[in-house]
Amino acid sequence: MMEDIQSVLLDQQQLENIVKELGERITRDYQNKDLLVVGVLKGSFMFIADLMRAIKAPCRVDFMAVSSYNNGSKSSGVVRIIKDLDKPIEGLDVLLVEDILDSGMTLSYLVENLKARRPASVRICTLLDKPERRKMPIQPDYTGAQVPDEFVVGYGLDFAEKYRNLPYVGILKPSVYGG
Ligand SMILES: O=P(O)(O)OC[C@H]1O[C@H](OP(=O)(O)OP(=O)(O)O)[C@H](O)[C@@H]1O
Ligand code: HPA
Ligand SMILES: [Mg+2]
Repeated sequence: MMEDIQSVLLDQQQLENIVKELGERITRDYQNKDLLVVGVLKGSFMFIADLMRAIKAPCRVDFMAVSSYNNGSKSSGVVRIIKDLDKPIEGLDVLLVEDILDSGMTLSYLVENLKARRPASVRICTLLDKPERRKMPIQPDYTGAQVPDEFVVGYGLDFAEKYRNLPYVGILKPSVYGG
């Protein structure tokens, strides 16, 4: 697997530091709130597992799974909910947790969808932000790191469902995805 990685962007120690710092900020900001951490599957699974342990405020967790329609071409902006939240979120302080904010299609849809359910607040925490590729006007409230316009994998992020188990974030060699 290592031979498909061009370079390591964030190693295990850097990821640990990022998660710790985000956890501290979230802990401070959500004192006396009713925090519901919502993970967007599948990419966020490893990040959210570590982030939850770094949040020292009372909180709950739930998950959503979504899929963008890809008719051969790129994401059309139409997002389908594959797995919805288990419970209503009215009055809760929702923190959406993503592995990466890229075009912004997925998160703009999710934020609008969740806001319609009347939560007390909705914020975004993303491990990675790739601002160069943004198509929708959306900004994360908490960002682990900004990444260049390259395809990144590992620590939950996949290419064709592979590489999610890498313990670091790396840039995938363009030859692997035919770039
Ligand atoms: O900002 P965007 O351009 O919408 O891209 C970001 C989204 O795309 C990826 O999910 P993907 O659809 O690959 O599903 P996965 O999490 O199961 O890998 C990633 O995990 C984000 O959810
Ligand atoms: O760079 C990326 N890597 C993996 N999944 C993604 N989804 C959007 N951008 C990316
Ligand atoms: Mg993916």
